[in-house]
Amino acid sequence: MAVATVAALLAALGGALWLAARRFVGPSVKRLHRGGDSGLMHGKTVLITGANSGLGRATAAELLRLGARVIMGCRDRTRAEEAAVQLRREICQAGGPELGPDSSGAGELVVKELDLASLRSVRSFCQEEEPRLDVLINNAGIFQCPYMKTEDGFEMQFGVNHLGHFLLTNLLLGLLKSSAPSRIVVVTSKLYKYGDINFEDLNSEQNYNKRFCYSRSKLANILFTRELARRLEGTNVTVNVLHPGMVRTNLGRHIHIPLLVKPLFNLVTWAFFKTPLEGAQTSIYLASSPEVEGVSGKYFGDCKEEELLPKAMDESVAGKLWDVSEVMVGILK
Ligand SMILES: NC(=O)c1ccc[n+]([C@@H]2O[C@H](COP(=O)([O-])OP(=O)(O)OC[C@H]3O[C@@H](n4cnc5c(N)ncnc54)[C@H](OP(=O)(O)O)[C@@H]3O)[C@@H](O)[C@H]2O)c1
Repeated sequence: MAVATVAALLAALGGALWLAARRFVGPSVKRLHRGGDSGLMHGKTVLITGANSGLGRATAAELLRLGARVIMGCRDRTRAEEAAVQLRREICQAGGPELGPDSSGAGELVVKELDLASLRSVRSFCQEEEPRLDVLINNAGIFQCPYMKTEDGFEMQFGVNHLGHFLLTNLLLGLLKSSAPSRIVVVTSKLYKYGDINFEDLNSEQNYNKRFCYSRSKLANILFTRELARRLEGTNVTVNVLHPGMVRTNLGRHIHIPLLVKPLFNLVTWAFFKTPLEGAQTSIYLASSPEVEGVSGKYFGDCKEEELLPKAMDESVAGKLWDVSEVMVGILK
């Protein structure tokens, strides 16, 4: 009995040490721009959707530190204001630029309401005049939620992750072109591999499968990026798409984890998942690095270009998805 207990304790200790070691040599990517280049984004305005939490928040913090004027496009003003107060405090404590509450100029942080589950909200957001927009980061996302519909009756994951951003980007294209050279950065997921664009049932009203629908919305992000890059050729506006890897954020809020399994789950995410700042590196890189000036239509992970599956490169599907999305969001030609 005593031998078994000691063996079990040693095994647990060994496991914990291995996980800890894995954590420190594991998923981190090189820390671009940290520790230098603090004026790199000076004079640039960046809009980040879903900037109050997770990857969006980490991206906002770093771009602010680099001197950008950051607009947080968030659906819940209270949560966004709280995040903004904390961000300002963190940047100040770290000796970064002074951040004003809500005015134009470098190093400013601005909160604006933007609910991607409402086309009305997207339209009214875009009506607010902005003098320029240098970088748009389509980051907000919803993951494997139960069947829900957006205000306009679309399946929630497709509606928020793809359609809301589709309309937002289209309405901001004029401003991005007049501010060129400018960039669009789209956050997708490696899970796009398990999705498919079924034009017969884009709204998933027949057989809702939350995993498939998330993957499909993320495949749509990539097809959208590639079609947009084609349409933007010669404009000096670039668009690229990235996967951040597995990151510890609030994304899994709709996933039920039994109480007994939770400690193990937390240990595994701590050991194997990136921190939000590590996960945000590719967004920050694509938004700010001179290395990617002029690069467009590419798929990135850990700040390097990666290959896509053929289904994400199918130009006819990308073109059809664009046309169908235009009709769904009511874009008039
Ligand atoms: N975490 C990962 O492992 C992982 C892996 C691959 C891809 N991604 C992608 O990374 C992106 C960021 O996710 P995250 O991991 O940082 O998760 P997160 O912490 O949950 O952040 C998601 C953000 O999206 C916002 N959002 C959700 N629905 C919205 C809506 N209708 N309108 C406007 N904003 C909305 C959320 O706002 P509220 O706070 O108000 O809900 C939140 O700010 C997503 O596109 C996700 O698919 C993440």
